[in-house]
Amino acid sequence: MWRNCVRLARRGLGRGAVLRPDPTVSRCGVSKDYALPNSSWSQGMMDLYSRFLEMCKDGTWKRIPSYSNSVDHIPGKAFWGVHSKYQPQLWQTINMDTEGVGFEYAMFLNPSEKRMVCLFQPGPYLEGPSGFAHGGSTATIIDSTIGSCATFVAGRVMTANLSINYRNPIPLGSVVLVDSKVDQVEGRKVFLSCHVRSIDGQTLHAEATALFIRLDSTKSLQQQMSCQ
Ligand SMILES: CCCCCCCCCCCCCC(=O)SCCNC(=O)CCNC(=O)[C@H](O)C(C)(C)COP(=O)(O)OP(=O)(O)OC[C@H]1O[C@@H](n2cnc3c(N)ncnc32)[C@H](O)[C@@H]1OP(=O)(O)O
Repeated sequence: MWRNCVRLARRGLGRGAVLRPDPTVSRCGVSKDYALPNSSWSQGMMDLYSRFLEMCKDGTWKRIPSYSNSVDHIPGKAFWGVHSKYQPQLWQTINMDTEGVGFEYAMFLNPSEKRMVCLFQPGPYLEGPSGFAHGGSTATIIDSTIGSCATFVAGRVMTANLSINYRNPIPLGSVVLVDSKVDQVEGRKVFLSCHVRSIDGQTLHAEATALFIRLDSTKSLQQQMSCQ
């Protein structure tokens, strides 16, 4: 499957299908959960996923689905505003309809530790240096994981600052663990940190710190954006 994905990507086939959002899926509220095992997942990804599912059984961890309903897992969800033009599903831009070519991932939340982990297997469309993930795709998965963690703690937030140190390149098709936690909350500011490691823990691929700001609850997101 992995080889097929690489071949498909190199030939540029299926690109339209991958990048075009499916109007019948998340945008009209019909939920497709992309963060579930599929045939592109490597054995390492499957094993790690099973390990986390096992840890969900006693309620310590919670699997977070990819679709917009994931917002149901956060406190104060009404804060998003049901009629807002900016529904949370519009944030789910990392999902692709062709399995294995882009972001293959699954997120798990540990509410008591205020920690969100993401199992991440980058596909060939995310290539930067030959054979390795583009730094921007690493930033995207870090921002999404850390952002979901901040959302869980503070509700509607936006990234104000994200600082990443890239330590070792991530081979395409490998599996890494993106591990983020909330370090501090000061009023509307949420400070977080994150490490990206290989699944055996031996390789540190990246480390990051971030500041998220909880949006002003008295303003709609449109107002918040237009007055910048
Ligand atoms: C459970 C899981 C569910 C998952 C659900 C889906 C989750 C999906 C997750 C996806 C995740 C993807 C996420 C994305 O991709 S979000 C997309 C990328 N981010 C943006 O585009 C944000 C653009 N910026 C803004 O909109 C505004 O600047 C924000 C909203 C951030 C703040 O504007 P606002 O008008 O509200 O606030 P303020 O200016 O009064 O400042 C307030 C305080 O903050 C301090 N400050 C501000 N900026 C910075 C800075 N850069 N460094 C240090 N400090 C900063 C400031 O000094 C002040 O401090 P103080 O003076 O009070 O001490």
